[in-house]
Amino acid sequence: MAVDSASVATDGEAVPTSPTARTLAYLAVVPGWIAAGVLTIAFSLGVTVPPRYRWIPLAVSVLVIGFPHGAVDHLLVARVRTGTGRTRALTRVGIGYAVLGGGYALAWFLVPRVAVVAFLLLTVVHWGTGDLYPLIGIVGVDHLGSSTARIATAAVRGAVPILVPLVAFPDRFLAVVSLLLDPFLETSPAWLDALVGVRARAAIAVAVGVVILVTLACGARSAVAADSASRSDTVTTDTTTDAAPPNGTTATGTDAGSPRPSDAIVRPRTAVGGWLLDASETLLLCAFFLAVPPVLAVGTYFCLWHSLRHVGRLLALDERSSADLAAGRIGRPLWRFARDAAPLTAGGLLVVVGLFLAVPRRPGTPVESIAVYLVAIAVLTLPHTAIVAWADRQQGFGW
Ligand SMILES: CC1=C(/C=C/C(C)=C/C=C/C(C)=C/C=O)C(C)(C)CCC1
Ligand SMILES: [Fe+2]
Repeated sequence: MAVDSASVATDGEAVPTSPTARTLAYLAVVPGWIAAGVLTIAFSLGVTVPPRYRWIPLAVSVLVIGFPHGAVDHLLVARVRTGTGRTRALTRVGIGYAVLGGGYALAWFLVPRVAVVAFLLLTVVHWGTGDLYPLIGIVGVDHLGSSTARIATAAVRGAVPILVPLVAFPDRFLAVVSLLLDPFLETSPAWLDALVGVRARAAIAVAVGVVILVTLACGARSAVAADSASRSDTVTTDTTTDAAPPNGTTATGTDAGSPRPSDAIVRPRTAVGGWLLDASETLLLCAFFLAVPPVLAVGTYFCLWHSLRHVGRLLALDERSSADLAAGRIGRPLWRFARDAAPLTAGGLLVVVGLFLAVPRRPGTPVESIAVYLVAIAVLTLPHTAIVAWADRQQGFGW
């Protein structure tokens, strides 16, 4: 597989080798497909889950995969920039968390309405860009070479988990946003009702639909162009087509004229195959968030889609784990992750407890407590997003 220098971490490859990618796909990508697929089918067939049980995935995420996936940001930094020692990385990451997280925490107390909207936007950005690495690095798609394609795909992947629930389940969306504001405000703001009104929802539905269609159509065009360039066995220098990587920074790519081996479910043989995988995931996510009640859907997505994919990325960057993965072993890498994430997961829990004690209106029920936990996630997600964005740029998965 060709990986040019701009896409390679300081030491080692940004894109995992084929055997590693195959195990990574089973570990980090397939569970999300299964969870989303099974829940979509179950709820489409009329299965119901009592409202309070829908919070289970979010509650579980405190200790399993979800919350811990951000607790290893210092290792991400140290592994992406191999010259940086763990202690130095920890200090830098600690300062970033204190400044950005501290500032944003203050915003929740001072301007909670602004903070909650910022959280939704931040989630769109973070979850959206979070899907670029797995698509390019693990699945190995070829149609996301240009920054326009990456921005559009990130926008689609980020918008679906937040805006589809808003369109499909406005009352529940409203209830959760109010729950997030409850610890800080007496009454929820009136504009929230306007946001979930029929007109706003119709406009959002149309906008999301159009962006998805245009993004997928442009991706298809790039994929077809990449495949025909590959078939014609000539190196294309035509910068007017999206198939040509921008500034030579694509992190993936089928070398013109050298068809690469396919690896079962990953590294599709053709660019069109990669696009099909991307499009199928996008449609699966749309169906999932349309069919499954939002609290259950968002919690499941957070653990088994977003966070698991990020854990996979971290494992691929670790030499020992990557060797284990290449040999088809997943137990030891996962155990290493659990051990690495434990100390700062505990540290993050102190933030949750601190918020609990500091909010003006103390939560009284388990669900209200989970809402405070979500605010803590918001606070920690701002520095986490900044660090992951930095890693994306370093590794060549940025926009
Ligand atoms: C729970 C929930 C919502 C919001 C969840 C958010 C915004 C979660 C963000 C988590 C992050 C950013 C985790 C870190 O990666 C909605 C969509 C308002 C409505 C439905 C239920
Ligand atoms: Fe994340």
